[in-house]
Amino acid sequence: MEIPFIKMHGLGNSYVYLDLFKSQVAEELLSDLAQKVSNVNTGIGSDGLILIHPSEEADVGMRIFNKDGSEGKNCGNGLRCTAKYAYEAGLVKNRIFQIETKSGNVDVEVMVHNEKVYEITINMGRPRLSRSSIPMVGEELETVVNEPFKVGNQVLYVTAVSMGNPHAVFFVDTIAEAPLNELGEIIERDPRFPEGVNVEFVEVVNDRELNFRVWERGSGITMACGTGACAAVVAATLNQLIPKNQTIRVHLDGGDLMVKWDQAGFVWMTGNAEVVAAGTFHYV
Ligand SMILES: N[C@@H](CCC[C@H](N)C(=O)O)C(=O)O
Repeated sequence: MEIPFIKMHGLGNSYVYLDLFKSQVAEELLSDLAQKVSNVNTGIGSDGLILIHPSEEADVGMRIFNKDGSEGKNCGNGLRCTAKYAYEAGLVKNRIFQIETKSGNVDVEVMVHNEKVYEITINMGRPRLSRSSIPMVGEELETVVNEPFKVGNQVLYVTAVSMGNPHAVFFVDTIAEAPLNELGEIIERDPRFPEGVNVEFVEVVNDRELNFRVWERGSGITMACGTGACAAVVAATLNQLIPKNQTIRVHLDGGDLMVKWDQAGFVWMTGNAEVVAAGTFHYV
C-alpha cells in the first residue's frame, strides 16, 4: 500500500504525519504502521506517527502514536507541527484555530510571514495534578509534589503532572548527570504508573530558565517533549523553584521552548516547527 506522508519535527522531536483529509488508513493498521515508519533502518525514521484528521469538535484533529505503536493522548511538539501544516496546507483559514486531541481541544495561534508559519503558541490547558488524574497509584492527594520515590536502592523525589498525558518530573543538580539511560525505561514501566509515564529530568538554571531531558513513554530518549516541558514548568512552580505566571525558557536537547503557567491556571507553550520531507511510504 502506498501512503503519502510528511515528516516534520519540533526541536528534533520528529514524527511522520498523515493528512487524513486527503487519504485514509484503516484503524487496525495504525499501531503497526507507527512502528514501521519510525524504524530508522527499514522505515522513514521518527519518534512515531501523527494523524491529522477532520474533526467535528474543532477545526482539525490530531492523534499521536509512539514509536512502539502505543497511542498517546497529547503531544506538544506534534501540536505545533500540526498547526503549521493545517495553516500552510489551507485546512484552516484563520491564524487562530482549535485542534482536537484525545485529551481535549486546544487553542492555537500561528505567526506567519510570507504565508509560512514561523512560530506557534498553544494554550495547553490546565495541568491535572491529582494522583488519580496522572494516573499514579497510592493515597489520593491534591498533588504529588517532591514525593520520595524508591527505584532500586536509590530514593528519588517525584513531582507528577498530567498535561493530558502523564509526566514524572525529577529535579537534578546538573542536567549532564540526568540518569536517562539507567532509569528512564525503569520508571516509564514502574507499576506505580499503571498507564506508564513520560520521565523528565530537570535542572533549575535560574528563575527564568530550566534545562531539560526526557525519556518518553513508548519512544525512549527524544530530543524534545512539548508536554514534558510544560510539565517541568508546572513541577518547578509547585516546588517553588520558579515563580508562577512568568515565561520560562526551557532548554531541551533540540532547542528552546517558552512556557508560561499563567494566573488563570493555563499553560502556554511557544516554539517553532519544521517540515523535513514529503513523499510516499511503501507499507507492507
Ligand atoms: N513528544 C510528545 C509526547 C508524545 C506522547 C508521549 N510519549 C506519551 O505517550 O504520552 C510531546 O512533544 O509532548
